[in-house]
Amino acid sequence: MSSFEIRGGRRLQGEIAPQGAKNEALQVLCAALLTDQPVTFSNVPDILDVNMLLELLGDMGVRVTKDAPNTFTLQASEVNLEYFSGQTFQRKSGKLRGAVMLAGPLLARFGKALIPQPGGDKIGRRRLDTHIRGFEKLGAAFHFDTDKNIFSLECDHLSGTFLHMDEPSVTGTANVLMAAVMARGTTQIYNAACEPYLQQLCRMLNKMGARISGIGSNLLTIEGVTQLGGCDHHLLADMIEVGSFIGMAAMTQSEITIKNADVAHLGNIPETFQQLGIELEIRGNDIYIPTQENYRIRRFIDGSILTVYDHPWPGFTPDLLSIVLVTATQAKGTVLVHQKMFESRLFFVDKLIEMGAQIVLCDPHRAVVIGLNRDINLRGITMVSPDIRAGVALLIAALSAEGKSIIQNIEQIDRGYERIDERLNALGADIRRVD
Ligand SMILES: CC(=O)N[C@H]1[C@@H](OP(=O)(O)OP(=O)(O)OC[C@H]2O[C@@H](n3ccc(=O)[nH]c3=O)[C@H](O)[C@@H]2O)O[C@H](CO)[C@@H](O)[C@@H]1O
Ligand SMILES: C=C(OP(=O)(O)O)C(=O)O
Repeated sequence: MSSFEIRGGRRLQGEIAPQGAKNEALQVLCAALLTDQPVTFSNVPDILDVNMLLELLGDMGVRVTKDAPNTFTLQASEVNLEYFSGQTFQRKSGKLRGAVMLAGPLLARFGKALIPQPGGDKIGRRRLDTHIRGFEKLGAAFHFDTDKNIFSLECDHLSGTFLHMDEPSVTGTANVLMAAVMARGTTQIYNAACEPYLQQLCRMLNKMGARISGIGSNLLTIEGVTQLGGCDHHLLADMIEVGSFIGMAAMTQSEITIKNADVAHLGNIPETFQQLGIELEIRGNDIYIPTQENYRIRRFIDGSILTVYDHPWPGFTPDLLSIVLVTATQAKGTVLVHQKMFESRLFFVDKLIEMGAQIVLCDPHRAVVIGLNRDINLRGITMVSPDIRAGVALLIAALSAEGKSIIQNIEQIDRGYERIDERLNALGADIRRVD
């Protein structure tokens, strides 16, 4: 288990470019299974989750070629279906959430798929009903092996249908969509998730020959086609990294320019950080954050305490609430952070409290942060990273804190952030990776 050793209290300065989007990468790489033609991806983040997915695809017979840094060509002309019943597949796919999205394309192209218990962040219950019920409605039969915790799916062919998803699950929508693109007839997915990750997947599938309309809305209409071909696909900037850098700049009183942030696809992320009082300027496709001695949390129009909560897109993404929370610890004012989707994502606040932050954890979903307004600095401590985003929130806290902090289990951070230590050290941070 590796750790970061951080000496805090330094102001950072300079330019940083976000990596390609992790959650988009996990979807679009799986979509390469839908064709026997080559698909080339650029701006692929070099992170543990994506590398593990590439390894899995390679293991199952997909030809994976690294053309340049962050650029890969995948060709699934031969896929070894035997591989899925082996232990290796179960072990490796259990390490990341994204592997669940291998099922949709496999079902569409080969008529069978297995879904072992997926990995990913342990942030609460993460059921797969939306995926399985969607496949079922398209005509697949499923069996759940309760001992092994594996779903097996099979179909002769898939048929278009009207599908009202029980919730707008991000990976669930991607999975069912990828199954539906080659189904017979027309499928409609209502209550579909519409994150930029999904919009990108739809655009890519259309480039491959799919016929999807309603992109960006919660009603997708998919006219089934008999086959798909190759294409080139460029991934968007990782909006969660962009938000993380905004919070980090404010917490560390740094002047930072986030280059090529794909600002047209950030939804309400910039506005949400502005509600915490953070100044930022959109300059073309970049975001400039000036040094700010202090920032004041806004109130609602009626004077009541600001609440920041998660909501399916175009609402505020749950993946940035931990960053909002840590950023608020040094603001002036009070904010209620309400994590509606996941029930175990706020427990890391114990560590922030130990560092000196003023936070009341009301229940597993809600925390009130009373900003210190820099009257008191956070102090460095030793802590363990529980999940990707809490890990980065703790890293931001450590960068702003007085003294030395140690963050253990940084594999959690490496799952989603590319060489974060090197990139932040280039801005003046002092982060050492220790094994
Ligand atoms: C690999 C990947 O892409 N992971 C993302 C994906 O995970 P993932 O696709 O697994 O998450 P889902 O969208 O399925 O839902 C996440 C959780 O939120 C709950 N839920 C969802 C929708 C809703 O309207 N109400 C509700 O309560 C679900 O019951 C579930 O417990 O989407 C999550 C929600 O944006 C993000 O945190 C993850 O980073
Ligand atoms: C929860 C996340 O990831 P995953 O779904 O891959 O666990 C995340 O990216 O914040």
